[in-house]
Amino acid sequence: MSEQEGVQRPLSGVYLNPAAPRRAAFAQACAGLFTQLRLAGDAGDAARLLAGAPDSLLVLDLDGFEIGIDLAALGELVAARAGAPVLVLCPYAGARWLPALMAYGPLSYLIEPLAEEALRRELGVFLRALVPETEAADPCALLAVRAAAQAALAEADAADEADGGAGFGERLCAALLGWPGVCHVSLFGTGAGPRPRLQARAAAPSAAGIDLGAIVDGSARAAPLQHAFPGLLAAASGETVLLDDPAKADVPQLAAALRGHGVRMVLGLPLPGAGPGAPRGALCLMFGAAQRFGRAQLATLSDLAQLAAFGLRTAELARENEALLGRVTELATLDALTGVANRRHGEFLLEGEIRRARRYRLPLALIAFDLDRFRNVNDAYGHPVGDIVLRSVAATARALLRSSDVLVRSGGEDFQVIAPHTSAVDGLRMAEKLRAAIADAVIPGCDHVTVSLGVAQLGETESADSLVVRVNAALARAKRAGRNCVELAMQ
Ligand SMILES: Nc1nc2c(ncn2[C@@H]2O[C@H](COP(=O)(O)OP(=O)(O)OP(=O)(O)O)[C@@H](O)[C@H]2O)c(=O)[nH]1
Repeated sequence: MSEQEGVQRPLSGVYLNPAAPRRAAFAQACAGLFTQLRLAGDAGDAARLLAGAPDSLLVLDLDGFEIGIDLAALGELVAARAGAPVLVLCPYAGARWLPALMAYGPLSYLIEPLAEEALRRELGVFLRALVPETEAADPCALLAVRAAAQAALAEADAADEADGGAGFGERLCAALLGWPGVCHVSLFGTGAGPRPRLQARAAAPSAAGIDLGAIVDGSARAAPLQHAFPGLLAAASGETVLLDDPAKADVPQLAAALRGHGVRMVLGLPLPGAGPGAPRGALCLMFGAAQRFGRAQLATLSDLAQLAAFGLRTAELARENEALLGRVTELATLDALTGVANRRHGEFLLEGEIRRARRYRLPLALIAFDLDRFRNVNDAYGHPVGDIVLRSVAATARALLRSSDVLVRSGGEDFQVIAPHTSAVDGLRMAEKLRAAIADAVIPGCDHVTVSLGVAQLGETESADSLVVRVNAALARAKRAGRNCVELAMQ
């Protein structure tokens, strides 16, 4: 039979692992697959053995290398192979070593743990095919994913969540759904709290029913699977986690939940933290079929994780900026005591309403009112009660006004109402309603108070200053007329 018919060609092998019992176990399980199998305990041993048999398959088993792994020494071994076959056995929580080793030369890999039987089977399949791992994924598809992810990043600082649009996380997840074979994408971030939270997700129809809440949210009791879920493991440890078979997580419930939705492989990619030892979350990609990544794919995935971290931070900054800007605007435009527009902002708004009234040929009324004998209130009850009175009067007036009207505190106990689309007659009605409501209002700790009011309608060519002078003159007449009444301004 020929090789094309699937018969393994005779091949010697060099197996490298630091633990003697593990070397012995490998030899017992797989020696029969090789014409000759030699065992090495470190990179130097392996290099010597390979020098004598350069065509051998190098099996680099990374299990047990966790502490103090010398990637450079292992990488030199890979580089020295000059294209001869290399198979890396990689623990699923050590997948970040793969791109590092791939930088030295081509290699294939299997994700651990593999039971003896499965290891023999997978190794047999590998030896029959024996081609170095190719850059399997379609480069156009990867480019498209990158471009979509970059477009999501470009809009990360847009304040779109407020107006109902998808946020950066949703856009990024949707972009990554374009990665070949991906059926579900989720993004976890630590945000303000210590534990990573699900920030966004996107799913193909086949995986839309995956209940991530049941897997990852809530208390450990409510979600017993969270310690095994690659997305959360990656976020918590800062390590790439690649489960090429859900069963390898050794949590039957998780494996069943994923398999039930057609998930065969899960990749957890940590997002680089803002500082050392500060993971900020993870991207979690679920695949409908197990697949091998080449150097280009792993490099692209790592770029995408960087981009996700950057985008999350940008979106966070945009939200913080917006909140700060809102606060600054509030401080600059609102009166601290009553919460209505302050005098300066009132002047600005009046100018705007005058321009608008002119452009659309609509009437505009200005009402000015002032508390009657407020000095007596302060004297009788004290300033703090006086403040309560001012707040109460503002609240009573605001409750009566339309949303298009603007209430302004124009001085200590002086207020104005800018009333667009309102004639002198309507303004008089409004003023009378204000007067009656304020006179009737019950104010805790104080007697009833009254206000005097002036009303003016904007003249055809009149300026804001002139309108204010006229309305104040009307208010002064109301005071002279005995207070608690309304006067219309002269033209
Ligand atoms: N409690 C309090 N009082 C204020 C505030 N701003 C101004 N006032 C008081 O408002 C009073 C205004 O007094 P006046 O201008 O004599 O007017 P009035 O006593 O209301 O008399 P008429 O307006 O003529 O009816 C003064 O006692 C000010 O101290 C404030 O923010 N809080």
